[in-house]
Amino acid sequence: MVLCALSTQLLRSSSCCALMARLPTSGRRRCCLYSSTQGFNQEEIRQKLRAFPGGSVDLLKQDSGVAVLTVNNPARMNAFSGSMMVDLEEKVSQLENWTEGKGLVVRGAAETFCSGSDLNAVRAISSPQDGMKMCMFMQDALTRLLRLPLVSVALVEGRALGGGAELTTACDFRLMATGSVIQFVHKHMGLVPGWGGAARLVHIVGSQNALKLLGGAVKVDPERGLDVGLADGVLEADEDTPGASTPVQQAEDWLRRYTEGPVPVIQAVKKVVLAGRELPLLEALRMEKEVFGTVWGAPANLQALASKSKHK
Ligand SMILES: CCC(=O)SCCNC(=O)CCNC(=O)[C@H](O)C(C)(C)COP(=O)(O)OP(=O)(O)OC[C@H]1O[C@@H](n2cnc3c(N)ncnc32)[C@H](O)[C@@H]1OP(=O)(O)O
Repeated sequence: MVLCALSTQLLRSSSCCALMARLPTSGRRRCCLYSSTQGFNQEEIRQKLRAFPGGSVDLLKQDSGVAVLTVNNPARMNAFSGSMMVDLEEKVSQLENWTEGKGLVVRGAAETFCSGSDLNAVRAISSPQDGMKMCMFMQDALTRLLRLPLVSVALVEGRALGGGAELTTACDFRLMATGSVIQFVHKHMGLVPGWGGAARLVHIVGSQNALKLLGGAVKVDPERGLDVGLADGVLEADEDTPGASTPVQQAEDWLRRYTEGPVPVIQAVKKVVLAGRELPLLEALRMEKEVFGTVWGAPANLQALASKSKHK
């Protein structure tokens, strides 16, 4: 059962076997959203993107089971250079194979999130063919980011613009720091989202709100974010208190309520939610059964039964 071949069928109805392959399981080969029939040759695109260097995407995997992914290009407000797109895809691959993972914080360096794609690279690859290739590459990387069997949160400090706003939608949750802004500025650039951000935004805030946010290129501050359902929480600035926790620590604390517990159970929770989010009902139910089978009678379940726990 090879995930790669089957995931090209993403939008089609398929057998139970294919459904299993659609959702990520640790240790499986990584997949591509597109195939060569759609003109997608991942290695060729990687080489093209590497021609636009600068910055990095850094991954810190911690013993707690929570990793921190940092978009790191402060000189350009953490804009994505071509090599950073390749970095991102490689880090997603590493996370797909992280058997001990439970959670992920996605953030930007130097107190700002990400200002989208590097406009210098965009100018240089403005041919429609190359634009489409970059679009497919980023859709693939961000779809796989959202499908990781980890509970993920985007920690938004400063600005998340354009592709940066799209990146926030590839996480399960969004936490906005005081003073931060998420803005789909694409319209002002004569564009629409192309990294999957529009499709994900509709899932998160509904089509009415998505139309308002994209059509008006609205600046979403934390208050508005909570109001439309784009933000799941707000981090208060706490610089004046000595020993106050950093925004990353605050995000990890916030995430803990969802990542506390045994790895197989946390990963199973994410998988059943993902199935419900992405699959038609009958297929989602089958997937839920498969995942249920992996936790029923497993050590965490047996331990809970033996301890006669009460849920007061
Ligand atoms: C997928 C589609 C896309 O993502 S299209 C890209 C959408 N993003 C944008 O259009 C962002 C354009 N940038 C801005 O609006 C401003 O730079 C923002 C981010 C608001 C910051 O403003 P401000 O605080 O005044 O700083 P600044 O403009 O001096 O920027 C500092 C340096 O960073 C650079 N920078 C910023 N964003 C980008 C970007 N997306 N690509 C390339 N470089 C970027 C600026 O050019 C500036 O560089 P320099 O110091 O002048 O060399």
